[in-house]
Amino acid sequence: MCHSKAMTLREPPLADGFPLVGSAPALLRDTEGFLYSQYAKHGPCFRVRALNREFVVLGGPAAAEAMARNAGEFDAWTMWENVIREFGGRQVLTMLEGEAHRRYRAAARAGFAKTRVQENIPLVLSLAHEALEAVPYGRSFVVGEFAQQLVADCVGMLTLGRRPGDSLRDFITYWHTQLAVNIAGTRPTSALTRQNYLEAKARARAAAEELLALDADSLPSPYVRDLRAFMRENPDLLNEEELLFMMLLPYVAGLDTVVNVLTLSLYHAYRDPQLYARLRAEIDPLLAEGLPAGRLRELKVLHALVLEVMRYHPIANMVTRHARQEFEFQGCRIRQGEQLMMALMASQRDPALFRRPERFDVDRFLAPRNEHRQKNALNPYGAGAHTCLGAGMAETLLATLISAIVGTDGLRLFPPDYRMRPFHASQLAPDPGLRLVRL
Ligand code: HEM
Repeated sequence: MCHSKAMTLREPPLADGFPLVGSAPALLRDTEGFLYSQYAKHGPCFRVRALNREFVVLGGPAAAEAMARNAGEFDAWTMWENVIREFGGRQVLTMLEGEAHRRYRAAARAGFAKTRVQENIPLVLSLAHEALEAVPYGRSFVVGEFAQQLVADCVGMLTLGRRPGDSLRDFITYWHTQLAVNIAGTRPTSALTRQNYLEAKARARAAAEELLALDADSLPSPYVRDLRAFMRENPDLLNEEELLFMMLLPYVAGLDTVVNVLTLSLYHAYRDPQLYARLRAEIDPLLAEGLPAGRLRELKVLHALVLEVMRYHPIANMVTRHARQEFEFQGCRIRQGEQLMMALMASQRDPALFRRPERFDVDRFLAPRNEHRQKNALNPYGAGAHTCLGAGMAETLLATLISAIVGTDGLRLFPPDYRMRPFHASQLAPDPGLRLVRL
């Protein structure tokens, strides 16, 4: 940094808070609401103190640009380090940068591709129908649980070539404990020594070992085969332990995220009769033809619904990074060693980008408004080198599953006037009181 520039840089302003506890109460009450308000007040860069934690928020379109430009100023290494060390490995795709990351990512790409869904729509439809048939008529069911089982079956089949079966529960115990301890910091490390955690982790690993014992060429997805080939050529980047973790990665990255978007999309579809009718009008003719992959793009209202769900209820685009060196962001000095929160979602309630942002309104993402076409206004899948590798898969899977479910007659919210409690990304799952019934 040149001397004159160093002189003009300012320190990130401090977000609203109280002495001692800082912004902790506001963050706990409503993380997203707090970030929106501080972004509106301070702009794209501000410092947050919360009890004994301190971090700098880089938010909105400027943060997306910084992520796209990042040449090593910040990375996700420390965010993932404890997770992979506890598992037994050294590193994993999500924490690498530069050339090593590019090569690793290329090896995982085909297993997470959109074409995995496009080529398997009959399979996804049959999994959805199997799940719906298991729902007894007249008895209500929890949408989140239904979605979790269905999405796990789909993600498992599409990426790994296997359904998770009983190991799904073990994976969820393993991963949600890891998230709470090592990523969100909401539980103490002692949670990782508890008997039920250790047993669940051992069973999740055993399921991954079983999968790896199969002949990779016999599996319907290229994921295991491609990663094995990558491991042979790059033992410095991927070893057997890390390969085991990579068998869990599709669920780590693709389960809670898709479950949340699916659950919230169903809630909005069933609570608004006009929206439901518009969805049925475009879904029904395509379902009658078996949902041809080439015609999914005709589901414009459905696509707008998914985008609006991710704008209105940010799911995953609030990610942690660590400053490897000092750098400048929007006139602010970011010091080496600083913990960063890349809050891409911070602009999602900005009235300069989204008209009447407090309203849930799918039409904002349809012609003529097309509010998502503004550069970096909406980045639900992240930005830069680590942008979601499964974004195409997620979109196509969501289109197929929402079509299958909404296109099934007789499903209703239960009770019909149920209003969901606000969803926060830190909750892992939407309101467990959200139920549907099949009449
Ligand atoms: C609506 C659903 C989804 C959302 C909102 C979402 C969101 C994200 C976001 C924000 C990131 C960036 C994280 C960061 O920069 O630290 C990410 C990364 C990633 N996602 Fe997704 N995701 C979704 C579904 C999926 C699915 C279905 C898969 C695969 C089965 C997947 C695989 C990945 C992988 C492998 C990465 C890491 C990429 C890398 O580090 O290079 N995601 N996702």
